[in-house]
Amino acid sequence: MNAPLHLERPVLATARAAETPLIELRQAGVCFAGHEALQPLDLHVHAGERIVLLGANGSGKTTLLRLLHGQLHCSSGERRVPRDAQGREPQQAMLFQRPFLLRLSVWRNLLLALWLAGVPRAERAERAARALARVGLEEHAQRPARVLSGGQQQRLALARAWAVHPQILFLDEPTASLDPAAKREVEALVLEFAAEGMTVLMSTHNLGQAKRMATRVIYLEDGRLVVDRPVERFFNDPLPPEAALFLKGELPWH
Ligand SMILES: Nc1ncnc2c1ncn2[C@@H]1O[C@H](COP(=O)(O)OP(=O)(O)OP(=O)(O)O)[C@@H](O)[C@H]1O
Repeated sequence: MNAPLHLERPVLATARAAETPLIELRQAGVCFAGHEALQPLDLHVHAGERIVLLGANGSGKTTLLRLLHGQLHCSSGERRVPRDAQGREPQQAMLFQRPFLLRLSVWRNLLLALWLAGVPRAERAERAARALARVGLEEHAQRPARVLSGGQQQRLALARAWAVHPQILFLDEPTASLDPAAKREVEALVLEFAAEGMTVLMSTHNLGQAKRMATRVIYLEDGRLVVDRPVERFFNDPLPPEAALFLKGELPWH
């Protein structure tokens, strides 16, 4: 009989055993009014990983992202995050399928985010300008944020996240409503951020995107962690039947 697949560990596990994880879940589960959205699971997130969450609608991807981010509390178990000398968690940012942008200019949306993150006033304009340049939106600074195209809005959301220098970036289906070109632009930016050292956790329904973006893939079904593997092994090795069926159903991927 096969060992339960959710107990598999990524290849780097041995090398990383001594590393302190950025986020650790210990038998952490989430219930909403008696409904078990996420069954208790153990998970370590290490610096530099790009973890992609896969699973059907309602499988628990968003719930897991929000739990890791600290937006949701565990109903059982615990979430541990090492804090710095000031008792702060690592800086984190989260992006959603549809960016939440205020009825302000692109520029003011950025400044507001920097203010909320506690960035001193004297630094805000320079950081905002660098962030806009980073995502190629300099020329749109004075336009109302909400009139930008979907792809531009998501790039603005990325600029807003990048500007506060997060150590961990969470993305919940960030390209689900974008056309292929805009999707590739967002993917390229996220990969650039990751190459600079940002740890990335992302949910998607797009298997091609998981292949392009992930170092590690987690597959969820009905709130249960079924597979947790390095990306090569996820796509090349035999999967448990439910995960194999999911992959088959999602083909062909783009
Ligand atoms: N705030 C909430 N209150 C009650 N139930 C919730 C809440 N958020 C999520 N759920 C339920 O928890 C389960 C997991 O939802 P979740 O949004 O995490 O799934 P998902 O994999 O992200 O789905 P999708 O791919 O559709 O975004 C679902 O049954 C959902 O209805």
